[in-house]
Amino acid sequence: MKAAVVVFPGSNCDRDVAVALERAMGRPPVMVWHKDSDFEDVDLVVLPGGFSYGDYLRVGAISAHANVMREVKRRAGKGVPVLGICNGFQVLTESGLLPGALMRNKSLRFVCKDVGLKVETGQSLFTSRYETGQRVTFMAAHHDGSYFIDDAGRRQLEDREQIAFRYCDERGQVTPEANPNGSVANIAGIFNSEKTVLGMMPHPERMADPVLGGEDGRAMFEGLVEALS
Ligand SMILES: NC(=O)CC[C@H](N)C(=O)O
Repeated sequence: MKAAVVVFPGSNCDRDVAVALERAMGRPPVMVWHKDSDFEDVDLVVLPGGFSYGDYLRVGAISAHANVMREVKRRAGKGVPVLGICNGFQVLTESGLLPGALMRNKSLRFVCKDVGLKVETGQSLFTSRYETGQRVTFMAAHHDGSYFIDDAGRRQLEDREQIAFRYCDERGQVTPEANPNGSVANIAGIFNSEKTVLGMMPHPERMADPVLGGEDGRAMFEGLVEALS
């Protein structure tokens, strides 16, 4: 399996996700600069976390117009899997590859902590190593993580099983108290309708080694390698 990690000016999780991918794939991913309008054929494109273009204007809005995104959109249209983590999720919504928007956290503060997530479906390229309903711990680190979509859009996501993860408490219950940022219906991550694009606010790559405080994120990368090799 081959993967590409897109690097924007201000990305800061590109190396972390490259390490997690290399460990799972047995080879390093290709690092692609935001100015590149083309890159080699890969089986997976990752948009990493960070503060692309300094989060000026609106998070993800400038990155959505970077050269490289034209090519990412073209490949996503052909069915190449795309994973957007945190800032990458913001770029995916700003690019129109995923519905809804990420708004300022309800607290108006940067949130940086471990969060419980309920896996809403294990039936996808990205979540095949998890059980539906399983509780996992990933890490959240964002100031614009409040996922918004209108009621009709939310219903559509639910009906088409496009919700990947919801914030939950220690017992796996999806409660308002477990929602760290005010996201609609505790939504932490969503798929496109084909489930080939996943955007999520919490960071699986920051829970991919015991030294980082947990390993729940590793299964996502290992599942992708299994599905795409
Ligand atoms: N870790 C991240 O990717 C953060 C994304 C973005 N800079 C925010 O704070 O919302």
